[in-house]
Amino acid sequence: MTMMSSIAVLGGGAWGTALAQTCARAGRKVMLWEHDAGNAQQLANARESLFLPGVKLEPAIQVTRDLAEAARADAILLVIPAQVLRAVVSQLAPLIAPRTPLIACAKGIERGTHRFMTEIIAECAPEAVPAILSGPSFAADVARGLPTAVTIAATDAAVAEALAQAINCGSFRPYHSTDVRGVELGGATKNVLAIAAGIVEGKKLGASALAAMTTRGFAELVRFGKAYGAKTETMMGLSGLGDLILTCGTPQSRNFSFGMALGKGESVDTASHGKLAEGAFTAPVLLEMAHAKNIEMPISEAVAAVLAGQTTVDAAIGALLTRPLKSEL
Ligand SMILES: NC(=O)C1=CN([C@@H]2O[C@H](COP(=O)(O)OP(=O)(O)OC[C@H]3O[C@@H](n4cnc5c(N)ncnc54)[C@H](O)[C@@H]3O)[C@@H](O)[C@H]2O)C=CC1
Ligand SMILES: O=C(CO)COP(=O)(O)O
Repeated sequence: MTMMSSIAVLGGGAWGTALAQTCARAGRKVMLWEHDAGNAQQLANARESLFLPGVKLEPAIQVTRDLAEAARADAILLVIPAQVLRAVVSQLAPLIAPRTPLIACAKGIERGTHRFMTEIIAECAPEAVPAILSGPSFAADVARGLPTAVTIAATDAAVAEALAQAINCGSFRPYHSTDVRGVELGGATKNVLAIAAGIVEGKKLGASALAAMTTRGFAELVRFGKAYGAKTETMMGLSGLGDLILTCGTPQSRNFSFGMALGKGESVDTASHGKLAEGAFTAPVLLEMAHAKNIEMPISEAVAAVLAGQTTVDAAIGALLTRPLKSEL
């Protein structure tokens, strides 16, 4: 693997900005591409993202709206919502050099197709090397340089290791892995479970209920993961259990705070307060995929039903509590 001296980050939202900062601190030349004109202007002029106010871009970050310019980087981080990944990778594909690593940083599964993030990359940019970055990491923490550990996975161990080296900046510590499916599946699933945890908090059901929800949620993540090819060790690691613990425990998570608002009685339409809650997009597709393989996921099912307006929060909680008693394992 060649030395990665330049990195492009596609998406100057909260996470893209934080990752651009990290890459700059790691000594890379960074190109930050933003599609939204207003945010691109803010990034270029005020050196700040509208999605992460108060964080000044490192001097080594160059802002661009020219995808062809970004495409010349040695590796490209895709930091845009899961449901728009296909469109962006399709535009990017003809512009990149063969074997350019494209690292998905979104946590979701594509609606309609049931495709995981790296599957979309493989379909839309067959000459690229797909990879995934995931793990417990709030953009605001990473941008402030607080200690954070994530996982980067690629099917080729040398690629995963080279990518981890390229973006390691001391406080931001990427572990490497070849379990691509395990890493991408954990991040997508935990977002749905974080909504459930937020509902528990919003309804003031107590710390015991929150621990029960998180733990039984993890059991769902593991069942889903085993059926879709994830390694158990990965699900027990940073991108699975680690990220579940993070996002099921604090309103700093947008998925958790979306659930909290639902628990407090806000409507599905307003509960996100204009912020991205990926779990809301993933919930229905997660359920379709669970049904396709007969996987029991009652918590995720309850979240999907609440979001679809098929049940109320109270009825969903009642239904979960009155399920027949069963063996824990
Ligand atoms: N914010 C965080 O702490 C973390 C977020 N993530 C994941 O990263 C992904 C992005 O999240 P954030 O950056 O936080 O979201 P955000 O809402 O802050 O930013 C979204 C970015 O995507 C861009 N975008 C939206 N629609 C687009 C389109 N059609 N074409 C091109 N670009 C488009 C926006 O302009 C913006 O740059 C999500 O999947 C999220 O789960 C992962 C780890 C941490
Ligand atoms: O994935 C995240 C932290 O690891 C960010 O969580 P939210 O998208 O719920 O804010």
